[in-house]
Amino acid sequence: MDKQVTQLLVQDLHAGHPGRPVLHGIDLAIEPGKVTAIVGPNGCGKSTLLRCMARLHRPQQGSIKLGAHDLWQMRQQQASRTLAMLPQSPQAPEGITVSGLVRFGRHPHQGLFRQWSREDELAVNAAMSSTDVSALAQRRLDQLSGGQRQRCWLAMTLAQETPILLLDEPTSMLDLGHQVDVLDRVRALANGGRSVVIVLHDLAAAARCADTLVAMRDGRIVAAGAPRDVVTPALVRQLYELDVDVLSAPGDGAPVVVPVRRFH
Ligand SMILES: Nc1ncnc2c1ncn2[C@@H]1O[C@H](COP(=O)(O)OP(=O)(O)OP(=O)(O)O)[C@@H](O)[C@H]1O
Repeated sequence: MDKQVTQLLVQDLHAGHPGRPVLHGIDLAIEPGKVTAIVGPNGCGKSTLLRCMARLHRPQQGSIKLGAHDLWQMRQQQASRTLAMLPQSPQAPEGITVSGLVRFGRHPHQGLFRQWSREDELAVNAAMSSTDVSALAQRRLDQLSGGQRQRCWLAMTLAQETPILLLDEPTSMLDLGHQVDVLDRVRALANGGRSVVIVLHDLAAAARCADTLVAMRDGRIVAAGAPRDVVTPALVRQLYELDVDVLSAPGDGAPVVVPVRRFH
């Protein structure tokens, strides 16, 4: 599959859990070279949508296409060379070291006739360096802080070097400096031609890094477009039942949401 021109197209997607419908007809085009940020209240279906796009959750209706291919018809190895997902609460084998975890990201590139190579080593080192975990390489994952662990999982996802990245709240445990680093990295990956879908709760961060901001509520997309057009007090009220002012950030003019004080 062409690494640079893979569009991910979601059409009329319905998905859920037994007795609990979650997604009700999602249409979304994920374009190469763009960051798509998904926002919305807890439980609205953001992770379910990402999991469907990563082939971790089978939809009940609708289609997901990767270029001309149906995602669910693809061979597993081809899919994992194309899409990498960072889930919200990933699970690791007990006692694994950081470098052991990040090396897992190279599994889709291994095969009967393709053993560990210099290219794999370079990808692992680059992923660890860009997430600032190189100094932790020999530490056990289960002995790290929450934010350090989250950066290690991100390194594993980046080491996969896929044209499409699906990141579910990759900055939720990070300090401000590392949050900005990760979102800058996301921007750089998109500028280099990758497609990045990122779920974020921080609207200002989402607005700053995304080309397209997708707002979800109750399993439906209620708004999508350039962050400056989408982030309005009316939208924030619709999503979170919250009154806010929307200001322009000094510098790039990205929308910044400030809750209106309820008590004085
Ligand atoms: N394994 C499961 N079994 C049953 N219901 C589930 C399961 N996982 C999620 N749900 C339900 O599906 C709905 C959507 O969950 P999802 O995780 O997609 O929401 P989300 O928008 O990512 O939320 P958050 O912002 O809290 O991460 C929720 O009502 C949730 O309770």
